[in-house]
Order: sequence, then C-alpha cells, then structure tokens
Amino acid sequence: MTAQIIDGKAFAAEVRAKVAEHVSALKADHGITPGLAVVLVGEDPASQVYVRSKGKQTVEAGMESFEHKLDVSTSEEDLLALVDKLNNDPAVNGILVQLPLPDHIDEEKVINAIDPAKDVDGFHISNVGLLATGQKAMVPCTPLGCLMLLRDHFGSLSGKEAVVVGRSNIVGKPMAQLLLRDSCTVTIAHSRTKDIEEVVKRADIVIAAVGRPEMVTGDWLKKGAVVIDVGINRLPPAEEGAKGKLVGDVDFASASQVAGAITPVPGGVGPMTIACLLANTLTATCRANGLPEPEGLTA
Ligand SMILES: NC(=O)C1=CN([C@@H]2O[C@H](COP(=O)(O)OP(=O)(O)OC[C@H]3O[C@@H](n4cnc5c(N)ncnc54)[C@H](OP(=O)(O)O)[C@@H]3O)[C@@H](O)[C@H]2O)C=CC1
Ligand SMILES: Nc1nc(=O)c2c([nH]1)NC[C@@H]1CN(c3ccc(C(=O)N[C@@H](CCC(=O)O)C(=O)O)cc3)C=[N+]21
Repeated sequence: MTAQIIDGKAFAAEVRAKVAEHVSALKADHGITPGLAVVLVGEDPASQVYVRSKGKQTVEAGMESFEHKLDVSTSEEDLLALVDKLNNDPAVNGILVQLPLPDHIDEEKVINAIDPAKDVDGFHISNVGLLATGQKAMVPCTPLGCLMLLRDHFGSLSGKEAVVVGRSNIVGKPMAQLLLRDSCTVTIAHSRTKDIEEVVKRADIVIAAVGRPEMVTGDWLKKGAVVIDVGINRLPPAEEGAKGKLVGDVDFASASQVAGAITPVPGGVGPMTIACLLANTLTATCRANGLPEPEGLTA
C-alpha cells in the first residue's frame, strides 16, 4: 500500500487566502489592519528561515509585519521592555517571541509577560489553562495546523486512537489537548515510554514531534494509520558547503508503505504553522475589536 500524501503546502495556501479575504474586509468595513510583531533574539539559523517566510506571508495576507531582531547578548530586562512596549502598541495585535531564547534569558518569564490577548503562539500560561479547560484560547499554531489537516482528512476525529510522540509545551501537550477536545483517545509517548513501537502501533492517528530525524519507521505503524510529521530536522550535508536535506521525525520511505495517509517534510506541517499564525493574528484582531471571529480558522 502507498499512502495518500497530505498536502500541507496546498492546504496552507487555502488558509492564507481565507485570512487575506477577512483582512481585506476588516480594512474595508472597519479601517482595521491587523499587525503581527515577531521578535528574534540571536541568530539561530532555523529560526531565521521561519521568521523570513513568516514576514513575507504576513504582508501577502494584507497585514502589517513588525520585525525586531535583537543581538544575542540582549538582556532579559531589555527584552521584557520591548514586550511591554508591544503589549501597549495598538498597531500590534499579535506578538511572537521566537524560541529558543539564549540561555541567559528566562523563557517562561518572557512568554508570560506577553499580553495573553496578543499571544498568537498560545504559549502564555493563561492560554494554556484556557485550552486545557475547554475555554476560548489562543491555540498554538503547529498543533492547530495539524488539527486542521486531520479534520479535513477524517471529518470527525471522535473515537480515534491518537498517539502523540513528544510532550513539549509547544507541540506535544497542546496537540494532545486539541485531540482530546475532538474526542480522540489520546496517549502521549516520550523518551521514557516503554515499548514505544507497540504504543504507536495502536494508533489510528500518529503525531510525531520528537526532533529525531526519521525515528518513526513503517514497522511502528498500524496499517492505514494517518501520520502527521511535525519534525523539521536538517541532516548533515553530503559535502562541505552544501545544504543538508530537510527530513521529518518519520522515515517517510518506510512509513508511506504502511500508512493510509502521511504529511511530507517539507510541505506538510511547516507551512500550516505559518498559516495558523496569520489566522491567530486575525482572530486576535477580531477579539480585540469586539468583532465576530472568522469561521473555520480557530480550533
Ligand atoms: N513544523 C513546525 O512548524 C514545527 C516543527 N517543530 C519540530 O518538531 C520537533 C519537536 O519539537 P519540540 O516539541 O519543540 O521538541 P522538544 O525537544 O521540546 O521535545 C521533544 C520531545 O520528544 C521526546 N523525545 C525525544 N527523544 C525521544 C525518543 N527517543 N523517543 C521518544 N520520545 C522522544 C522528548 O521526550 P522527553 O520529554 O521525555 O525528553 C520530548 O518530549 C522538532 O523536530 C522541531 O524542529 C517544532 C515546532 C514547529
Ligand atoms: N515562538 C515560536 N513559535 C513557533 O511556532 C516556532 C518557534 N518559536 N521556533 C521555531 C519553531 C519552528 N517553526 C517552523 C515553522 C515553519 C516551518 C516551515 O515552514 N517549514 C517548511 C520548510 C522550510 C525550509 O525549507 O527550511 C516546510 O516544512 O515545508 C518550519 C519551522 C516554528 N517554530
């Protein structure tokens, strides 16, 4: 069997087109232009790629993009001062502080300093709590993107066995919350999970968010399982100076022989993350202005 390829790139383009449509109506009817501020501290190469494509797509959707690139030696105090300024800037509806931050900065402190209403990453403790209790939250972009792909594929997720591999605050845990909210039976696996292959083999839905290149292989999967590969790993280049290949946390070659459907890397979850960031910025703008939220763009 060869799996259906879930085209995240194409789906993300549709999401961005919907966002752009809403943005143009916001401008025409209310004179409002959503604004997204992205803060990057230091020069993590992976983060730079993400920030670049994000800025471009923000502008293409008709929104304002504010980029703040700070030196790697920026103090925590200065970063907190910038967050405070963005919290109070009415032109800024969404704030994203790119992670990871340099070691001398307390990540939790910075995330929790962001106004929860502008926290388009959904990482603030208030949004985490709102999501966990089923209340209206800002939902983290990557899990939201995965959920959109799964809902599109299955229609209803109710009663499905879902296994999330990875328990990070930014992907694994919020993903599990969203799947639970859609009435999946959810298992979270991690580095201490015993017989992880057997656990994954139960799943109708596998979400791999581990950060280990091609860890999940075809022999871990139940036949027909739907596999969402969150991993973004750059392999060492074949020759010096070349760019290494980008691979996921799933071994695509073997997994696609067993899975019913699978997301590729690149072109799967990555583009959905950025599309959902724009969707969240639009949602935040609507909420801030007491306007109805766009349909189909929130969890
Ligand atoms: N496509 C996108 O938009 C995005 C992609 N990513 C990518 O997703 C991946 C995961 O990111 P993130 O969640 O931030 O990563 P983290 O490193 O924060 O978390 C990784 C998780 O995987 C678990 N893990 C590590 N090794 C193993 C193993 N051998 N077996 C089972 N579980 C293991 C860890 O378990 P434990 O807790 O026990 O240590 C941890 O819970 C990365 O490749 C990252 O680049 C991330 C964000 C967005
Ligand atoms: N506060 C914060 N929020 C994040 O959401 C966040 C973050 N920090 N830090 C880093 C990770 C990583 N991440 C990606 C998003 C899109 C692609 C993406 O678009 N990838 C393309 C390929 C890009 C390439 O070619 O390198 C794809 O998969 O097709 C990748 C990675 C968001 N993250």
